[in-house]
Amino acid sequence: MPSRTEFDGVIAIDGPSGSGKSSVSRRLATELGAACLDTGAMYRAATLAVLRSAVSLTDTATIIKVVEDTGFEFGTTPEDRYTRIEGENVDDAIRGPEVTAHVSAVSGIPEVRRHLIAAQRAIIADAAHGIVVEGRDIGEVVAPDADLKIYLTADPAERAKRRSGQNGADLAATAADIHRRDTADAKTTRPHDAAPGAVVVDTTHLDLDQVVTALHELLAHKTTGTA
Ligand SMILES: Nc1ncnc2c1ncn2[C@@H]1O[C@H](COP(=O)(O)OP(=O)(O)OP(=O)(O)O)[C@@H](O)[C@H]1O
Ligand SMILES: Nc1ccn([C@H]2C[C@H](O)[C@@H](COP(=O)(O)O)O2)c(=O)n1
Repeated sequence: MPSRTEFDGVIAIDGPSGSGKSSVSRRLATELGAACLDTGAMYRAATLAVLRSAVSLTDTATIIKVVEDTGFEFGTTPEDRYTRIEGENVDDAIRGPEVTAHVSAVSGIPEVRRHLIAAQRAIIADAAHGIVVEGRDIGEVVAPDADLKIYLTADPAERAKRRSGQNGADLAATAADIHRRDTADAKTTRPHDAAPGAVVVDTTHLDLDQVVTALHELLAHKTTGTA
């Protein structure tokens, strides 16, 4: 199993909403001494910047300009991840209902994606001690040559239960929201499909520790040829 000092590669973790990507990525990166990039936070930050600019959501040209002209910062230390817009920490705001309701529309604009994917690749290239990158299109588009590609999934009912346990929201409303977002995201990315070469990890009956252990084993198998 690679230790904190040995890993310097790229791990791509994709999957649908609420499958555990953020929790698993942060834990795995911490244990490997690697960086950790939440690309969903990047699309959410872009959406918040657009909503704050009060541009019409049908004015694609201006939306692109807002995203290109805004100063974003994304911290990649797993114990201290942050998202900033023009120096302001927006970690709470980007996870609020307004951003969640509009993020699929903004992330569906091809020029917005091009801009953020270029930023994601620059962050990956800068990671000196390895990086775990999570999102929807990492293994297929952003980092197709990643050392390990994971497709993390779980039954929709289990994902809704976890998410509603996290934020206290009504279970049925949470399930409907997850379904709505996965359906909207499927117009742009493939949240229901594993990238070519990705290992599918179904976490429905696994707790967080078991998932992280499974990923360490897959990484060990990839890097040494033994599980
Ligand atoms: N294997 C697991 N067992 C139990 N709970 C889990 C597991 N994995 C994640 N969780 C919990 O489920 C919730 C959602 O996880 P997380 O935010 O990591 O998902 P995500 O895939 O990043 O979601 P999104 O794409 O919507 O940001 C969190 O409360 C997390 O602690
Ligand atoms: N690589 C990515 C990551 C995220 N998105 C979009 C789709 C999601 O609805 C939204 C927020 O992501 P989350 O915080 O829920 O992981 O961002 C994408 O299109 N591509």
